[in-house]
Amino acid sequence: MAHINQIDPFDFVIFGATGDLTMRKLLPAFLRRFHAQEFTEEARLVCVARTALTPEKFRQQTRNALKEFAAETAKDTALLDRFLELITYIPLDALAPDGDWGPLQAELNEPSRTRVYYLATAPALYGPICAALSRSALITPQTRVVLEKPIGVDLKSATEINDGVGQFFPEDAIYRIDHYLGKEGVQNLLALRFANPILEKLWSSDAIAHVEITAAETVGVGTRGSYYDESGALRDMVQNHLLQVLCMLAMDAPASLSGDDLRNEKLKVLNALRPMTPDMVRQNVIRGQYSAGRIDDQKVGSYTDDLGRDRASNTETFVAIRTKIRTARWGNTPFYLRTGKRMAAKSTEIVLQFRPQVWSIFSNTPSPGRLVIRIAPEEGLSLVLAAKDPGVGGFRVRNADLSMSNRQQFKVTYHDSYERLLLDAVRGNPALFIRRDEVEASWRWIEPILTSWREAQSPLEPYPAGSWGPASTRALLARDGALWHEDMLT
Ligand SMILES: NC(=O)C1=CN([C@@H]2O[C@H](COP(=O)(O)OP(=O)(O)OC[C@H]3O[C@@H](n4cnc5c(N)ncnc54)[C@H](OP(=O)(O)O)[C@@H]3O)[C@@H](O)[C@H]2O)C=CC1
Ligand SMILES: O=C1O[C@H](COP(=O)(O)O)[C@@H](O)[C@H](O)[C@H]1O
Repeated sequence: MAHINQIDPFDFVIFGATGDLTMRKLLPAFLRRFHAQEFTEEARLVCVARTALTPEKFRQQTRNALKEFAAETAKDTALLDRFLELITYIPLDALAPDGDWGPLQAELNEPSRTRVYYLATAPALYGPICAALSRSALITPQTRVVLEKPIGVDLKSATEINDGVGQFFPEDAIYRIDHYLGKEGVQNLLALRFANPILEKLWSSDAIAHVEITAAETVGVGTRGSYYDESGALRDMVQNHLLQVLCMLAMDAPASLSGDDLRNEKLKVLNALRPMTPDMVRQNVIRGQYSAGRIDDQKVGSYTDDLGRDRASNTETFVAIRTKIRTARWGNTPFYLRTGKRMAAKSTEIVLQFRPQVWSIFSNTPSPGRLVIRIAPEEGLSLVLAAKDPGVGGFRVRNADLSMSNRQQFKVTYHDSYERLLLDAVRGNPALFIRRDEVEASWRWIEPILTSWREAQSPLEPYPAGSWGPASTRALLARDGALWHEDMLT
């Protein structure tokens, strides 16, 4: 069991408290950390949204949400009651010129405490909320602000959001959240690489033929269709989560785990990504959209069906990209990024495919081996090696698998990546949050893809729900003589 340092009393203010994210992720994560005694009854959770609710009514809604989204912890009703006591609710339209910030000022009456504002609203509100906090003298030297994704839809809008918030908060008080960095499996990349010299020695183009980073989901767009249809898979998943995973995987060793050392190294990876020209986009990027199909033997509709409209959409629900990192370590290794909704399986994983032997003394040649780092649905590792095929009367080699499941090995499960990130923001540890220059470097790399798609009117390739994406996705690897992981298994 991990040792937990209890945090000093703090004030955590959530703007957007009646929303989906707060109810489904943030408050459940706080309940679990309260259960783990990471903080005490002296902490305060101040919840803000426009809807006119009494604190009692809001607590009732929260109780219902916790029973649904943190059922295993919420069944301890004494604990749940004590947790709900930490919560208060303030109705406030953060954009209204005549909005009354007095109740929030009255609530936040201990300026020496650590104070965190978590902006779980549409990003257009980030600048105005920070301006209003400043006008209302609610920003103390101990205050931090957490920004949810998306930070913009392109470089210009990201810069505007960053400027808007940056007028009122110094960069070291701005915590841009990317929940993939809160995942144990993603953080484990640091341990795996920098605590195991045996692996770090292999971590380059010398030994690694290609790298796959996959975030496949079986779910469709659900209730978030109006957001998603404006966003698409490239902005929703690649610009942030997949590029962050790529950075953690490909960066050089940081001097320490401090926020800036880590983020300086990640930034170098983003800046070293081969820029995309329109021709390269045509050859190296696939955009798809799911049509009707079957998942787990259930019929599911197309993306248009899920949006509930009759007119077709031009938004991609799948993207696959082949790219290179222009560094001495990685220059000769293609990196394939892939994400999509309504795919064959929920699977977030990284595959490092090792290079083949230059000469073999055996009569048969199994696959050259690979390291698979599983992030979801279960965290774990699997190292595929060659071994003697047991038996007499000949000598053949075949692949064998060394596997580790985190759950079995460590006997502990963290339910959600928000658990770590929320409390890191309170502790003032920015290492797992995104710095402004990283966001902007990501957009700088993504934007030519978006522009090229728009200008060349790149077609959307359909893929049946329940598949691994459009047929051309295989060809992306075949060009390098490679196969996606699932094709190696069949
Ligand atoms: N939901 C998710 O899974 C994820 C969400 N995000 C991001 O988190 C943010 C919130 O998402 P989500 O919870 O889904 O959105 P919702 O639309 O469910 O919630 C938005 C919240 O903002 C509040 N709000 C809107 N306008 C104002 C205002 N003028 N003043 C005060 N409060 C206001 C709404 O409450 P009311 O109407 O009562 O004012 C509501 O509580 C978005 O930026 C989203 O992109 C990121 C990753 C995942
Ligand atoms: O940020 C987002 O992530 C989820 C996928 O997260 P995961 O932790 O389940 O892998 C995705 O469904 C959503 O569209 C996106 O906004």
